Amino acid sequence: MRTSIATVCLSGTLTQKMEACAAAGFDGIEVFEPDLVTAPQSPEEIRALADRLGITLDLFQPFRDAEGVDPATFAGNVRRAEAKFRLMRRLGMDTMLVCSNVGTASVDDDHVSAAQLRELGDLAAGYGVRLAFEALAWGRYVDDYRRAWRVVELADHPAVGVCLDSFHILSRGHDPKAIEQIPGDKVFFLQLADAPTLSMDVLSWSRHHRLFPGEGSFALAEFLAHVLRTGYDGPLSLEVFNDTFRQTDPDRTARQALRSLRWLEDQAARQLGGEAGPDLVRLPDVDEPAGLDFVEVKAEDAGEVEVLLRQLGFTFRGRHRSKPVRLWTQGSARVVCNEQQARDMPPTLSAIGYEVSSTAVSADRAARLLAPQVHRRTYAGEQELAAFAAPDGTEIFLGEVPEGPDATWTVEFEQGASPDPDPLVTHVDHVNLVQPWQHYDEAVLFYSSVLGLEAQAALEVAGPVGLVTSQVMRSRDGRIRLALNLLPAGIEGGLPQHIAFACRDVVTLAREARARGLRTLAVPDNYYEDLDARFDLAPDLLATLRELDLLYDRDGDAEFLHFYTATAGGVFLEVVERRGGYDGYGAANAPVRLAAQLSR
Ligand SMILES: O=C(O)c1ccc(O)c(O)c1
Ligand SMILES: [Mg+2]
Repeated sequence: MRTSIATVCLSGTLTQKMEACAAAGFDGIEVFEPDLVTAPQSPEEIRALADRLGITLDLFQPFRDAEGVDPATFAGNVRRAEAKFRLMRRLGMDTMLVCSNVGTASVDDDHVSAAQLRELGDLAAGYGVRLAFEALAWGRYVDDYRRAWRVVELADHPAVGVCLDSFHILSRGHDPKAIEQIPGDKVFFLQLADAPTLSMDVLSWSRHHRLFPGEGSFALAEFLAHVLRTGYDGPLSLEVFNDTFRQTDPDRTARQALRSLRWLEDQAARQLGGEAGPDLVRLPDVDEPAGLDFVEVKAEDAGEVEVLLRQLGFTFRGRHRSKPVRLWTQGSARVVCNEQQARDMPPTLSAIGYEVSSTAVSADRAARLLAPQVHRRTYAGEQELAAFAAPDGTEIFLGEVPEGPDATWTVEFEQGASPDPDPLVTHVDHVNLVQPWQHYDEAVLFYSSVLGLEAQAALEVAGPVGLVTSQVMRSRDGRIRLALNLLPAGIEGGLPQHIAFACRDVVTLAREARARGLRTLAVPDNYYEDLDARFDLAPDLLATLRELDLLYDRDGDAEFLHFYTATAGGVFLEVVERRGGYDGYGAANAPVRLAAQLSR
């Protein structure tokens, strides 16, 4: 279907916004009036620019406080509206959004609102303009789409229809099912926005915290399916008021926005099944990744991380035959230490390889979701891997699920030892990626749409430098777990990232690692006193935890024991043992870890 986006979603001047929308691949835009009022270009110049960029001007918005008013106020509204209809003619635009009255409404009567919209519709028709009436969630009287539709029905004018905005409907918990009772040709426009679940007044929520589809918690695929069942065939348009997107790179936001629409179209098509029209974007089906192929640490000198790996019992599997790259493995955990093109770089988590059932299909899906491709130098005889950049710059590699116990590419590494046949570490449990504040929401959408991971409920962890928001993206089977940590803005130097390894026996592993010289992250004694108070632990378990700097959590009968290494550059390592099906991450222990990492 045609795609559109409101200029209010982006930062920049009107012309920069238009260029960003066109470059991303949108078909059209909603002109948010304040963007035009503040632009130095004439309406004719804006129209010409849109033509040159190949985008249509789909919706002029908003026209406020139009209906439900006394006759004197309405006379003023008619004059104001006519000025905007003239302006729209100069812009070559035919649809205006009229939002329900917030400021001047004094008559709570659908018949009065309808009569006034009918009169405005008559006037609009003379300019070739249609009016799309939208119920704002905080409208004085009309605050529900069902009431806006009743008013439009009563107005009974060909130039008067409704605008449906998912935010106003879903934020209030209104059932979107009744959308299907509106004839599709009376739905003049559709605005889509997601949002996180928040408990705050709906106006502030709407003006500051809207998100692109797939980044929040609204059931937008179901919502869109209801709208499409009416026969609506106008643009799918994004209207996202968001403080972050208003101040960050508009080109990037526009690409992210288009990705969200492609994802949503595909999701809605799946909802609609056989009913789906041919116009909806379909993405290739992919299974969730079957496992983690490898994690890569990049550094000018990866030695410090390699010491930690050796202490944790990893086996050095050799050097790459043509690159300054070394491989360490234990169980199916593979860590690649890459010193190629890494001048002055401290150890950093730079890439993650995922095992997928078909690299070609997954790569096709990623490309259709506008994931930026990464080009790495490969050498003759080496496996070609599809690679994309995640929003934080982490490279995503797609490799086939190995047939044997080891990934096929490990043969490219030479002169190392053979794998340990009976390792304590079995696999990578999770990877923790610190996200810059401006890319966090994009990352949630990226991992869910491109890799098919599911967002778990976000939580906030208090650290000495600020609140860190943590959101786990995982596969349904739990084999892939990425913890995205949102860094508070302005932290000098950022926070370290980590790889967590799952092991069969964390106590034995911690003892062996210490015997090999490992320094674990020191845990304060206060923590153990609190732990004992909370869990009433057996004295010898408590003593072991204390002795080895182990952290502990319990959920029903399931237990979680884990420890952290010291930090090497921008990376540290964690070892976890899940007992009895424990499924979390020891969230209560995260503040202890953050404080320990920063205490001197
Ligand atoms: O916040 C507002 O006022 C506003 C304006 C126009 C819209 O379409 C909308 O959804 C909200
Ligand atoms: Mg709206």
